[in-house]
Amino acid sequence: MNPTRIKICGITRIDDAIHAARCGADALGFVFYERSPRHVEPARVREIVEALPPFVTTVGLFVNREVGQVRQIADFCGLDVIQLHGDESPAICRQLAPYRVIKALRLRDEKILDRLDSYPARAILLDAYVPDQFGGTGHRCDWQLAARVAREYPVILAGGLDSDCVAEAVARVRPYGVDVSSGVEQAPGIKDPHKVAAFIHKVKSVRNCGASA
Ligand SMILES: O=C(O)c1ccccc1N[C@@H]1O[C@H](COP(=O)(O)O)[C@@H](O)[C@H]1O
Repeated sequence: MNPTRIKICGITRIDDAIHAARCGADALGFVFYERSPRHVEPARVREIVEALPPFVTTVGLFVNREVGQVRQIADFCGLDVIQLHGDESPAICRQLAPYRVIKALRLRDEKILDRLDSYPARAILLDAYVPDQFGGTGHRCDWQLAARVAREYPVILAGGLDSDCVAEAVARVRPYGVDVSSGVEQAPGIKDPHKVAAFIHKVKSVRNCGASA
């Protein structure tokens, strides 16, 4: 049985990053999408990354950015993984090699099952479908459909998770990992230390027999 990996996204402050790492987060996410209330400048992210312990994975979240800009920011900040949360094609994912890519897809209906094979991504992140929004909405996705996807692919479950619902979500979907942003905040971009601790504790206390390495 593998543990469910935990990513805390929308980090903008060193203290929030250190606290999440101490609580046991496997990965921290930084939003480079300028329209997000969690948007953070590369110079700040570099400072945060430099302050982190060595075994915490750092993830840059981008929405429809040009590949060269993604690479430049990721190199500058010292990021480990790229999360593409817009309409990026499979070809764009490939162009980012050797960076490991997480492709986020908004789960609207079963048609998603036909698209999955084309993505050369290390994992598929499933988020809620909300018209005209790319993510960070606090809305849940269809866990039943997500569970079907998770039987075939490494899935990172996202969308409206918090400490109240995450144990049930993991038990039902059996994802490789979970990702949370708004559900552990005091305000957009500002994490609530108690919510972060409670979320991580809940994930670590639930059995996930389906999670693959
Ligand atoms: O956090 C944002 O502002 C954001 C903006 C644009 C695309 C994705 C964004 N966040 C990601 O959305 C999902 C779900 O977030 P939530 O937990 O429902 O708030 C998650 O992967 C965030 O990293």
